[in-house]
Amino acid sequence: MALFRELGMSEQVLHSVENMGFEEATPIQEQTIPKALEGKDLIGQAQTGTGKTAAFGIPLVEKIEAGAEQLQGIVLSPTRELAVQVAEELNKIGQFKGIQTLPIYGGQEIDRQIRALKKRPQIIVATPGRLMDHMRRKTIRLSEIKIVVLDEADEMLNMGFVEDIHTILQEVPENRQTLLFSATMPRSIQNLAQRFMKEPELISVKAKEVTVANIEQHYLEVQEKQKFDVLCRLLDMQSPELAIVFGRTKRRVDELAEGLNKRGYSAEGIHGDLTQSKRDSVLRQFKEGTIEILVATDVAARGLDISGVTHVYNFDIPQDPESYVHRIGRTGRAGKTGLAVTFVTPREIGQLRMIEQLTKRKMIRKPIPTLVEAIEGQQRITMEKLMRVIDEEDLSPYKGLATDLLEETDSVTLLAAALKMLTKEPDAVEVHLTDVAPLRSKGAHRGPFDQRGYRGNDRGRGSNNRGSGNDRGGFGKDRGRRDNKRSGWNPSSFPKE
Ligand SMILES: Nc1ncnc2c1ncn2[C@@H]1O[C@H](COP(=O)(O)OP(=O)(O)OP(=O)(O)O)[C@@H](O)[C@H]1O
Ligand SMILES: [Mg+2]
Repeated sequence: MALFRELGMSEQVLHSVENMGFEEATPIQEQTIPKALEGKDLIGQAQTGTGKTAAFGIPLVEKIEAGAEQLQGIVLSPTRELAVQVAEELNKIGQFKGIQTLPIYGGQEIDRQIRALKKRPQIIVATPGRLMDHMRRKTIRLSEIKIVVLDEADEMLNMGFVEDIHTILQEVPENRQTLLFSATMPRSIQNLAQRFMKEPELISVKAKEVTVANIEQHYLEVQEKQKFDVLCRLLDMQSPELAIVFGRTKRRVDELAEGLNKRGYSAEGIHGDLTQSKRDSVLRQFKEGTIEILVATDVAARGLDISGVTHVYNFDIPQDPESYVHRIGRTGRAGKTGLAVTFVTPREIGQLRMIEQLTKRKMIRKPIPTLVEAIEGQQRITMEKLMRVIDEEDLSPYKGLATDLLEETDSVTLLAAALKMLTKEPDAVEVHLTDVAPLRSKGAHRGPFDQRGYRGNDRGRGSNNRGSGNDRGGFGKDRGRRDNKRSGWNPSSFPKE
């Protein structure tokens, strides 16, 4: 991998990158930064967790004129949490050049954002809905924008967002530079992108597979009714450090989180119906490790960079193959290893094979764990904890008590009782989950579905989508107040070059 110094960066940004602990550039950074610095439009594709944020963030910051008052760069992001995360990374990259980046997203009081905008950030990272709110209020003007980035670009250009992107880009000067990045970039999206880019160069980091090699990918064939008990046994056996469990709908997420807590796991759900403050606190608790399991809908699948996520469980198999790539990419980041386990009911095997076709990687079929294996898993955890206490803790206050007890009971019985007390035994507390609708067959065209048979992204329009609505956009996508006079719009009306 190349050193950042060889990529033509300024001393200030080199200083920032060094400060961030980055020694060498990742392949996507090495291949895109020099070209982006030359001003080229780029479509960058690289596996999850391989540094795409800095790949666009470094040239973006380099292009910004420090000290200039006007807004010069925008990054568009599909979810609120991703907007916040990317803004944090851009502020780190811009810190020694004095470039300020502000996240703009729904769910945060707009007056607070208007006040923050008065401090003249040079870059904003925005979810489209709230950005369009500001555009209507004239609290954000895009007339001086020099560079636009679409992060998770294939998501930003699919049915749910593409109109908004069109509306936003109409306000941005034609002579802008445009960069698109994602771990997945279907051909249809690349074609669509051509319409609003200037001879973009596609830079796809050559990898044997679309997914990250060091993420082990397992699947279990289970009946719907077995899923919850099997999940608990896996958690007991694999004892993840931090785990993300993906469910297909908001209601599923709520029920799973509740059921896991009933069984003694520390879990919280996150999806598009929660208030922003609830989402922030759940994510914070997960990052701090206060909760060990984050139960999420698909919208939390993309981009979130949380170190320490060792396991991803697809409790419900994702609707589309691209979503699978992004979900499991929440583990195995920045070169670490990870384990992804997908539950498949017999009727969903076809969907699994479609995913394997996209990822060019066979998932390994694993047997359903037995109760004994689950108990053994928990016993192993107890032993490890016990040995750690012996190595690390001061036991003197307990030695007298131990001696007294040993006069009454033999040591094996005593220790067995202690082990039983300490071991979380698989709890058979009854947990009932509402069935989710079976996967739609591919290409089902009913109403506002795109070619993948997928309902146009849910806007998180609150609880009317609680049950069946797939929640891809509610988590962060905020429509703001859409002017509903807009006629139906199709991507082909992007300005032709
Ligand atoms: N050159 C580098 N050296 C070391 N770590 C890096 C480097 N570049 C990025 N990272 C770290 O790697 C992790 C993943 O980076 P990032 O979130 O940008 O990945 P990504 O490609 O955008 O992933 P996704 O497709 O999931 O959005 C982050 O913690 C980031 O700080
Ligand atoms: Mg990313």
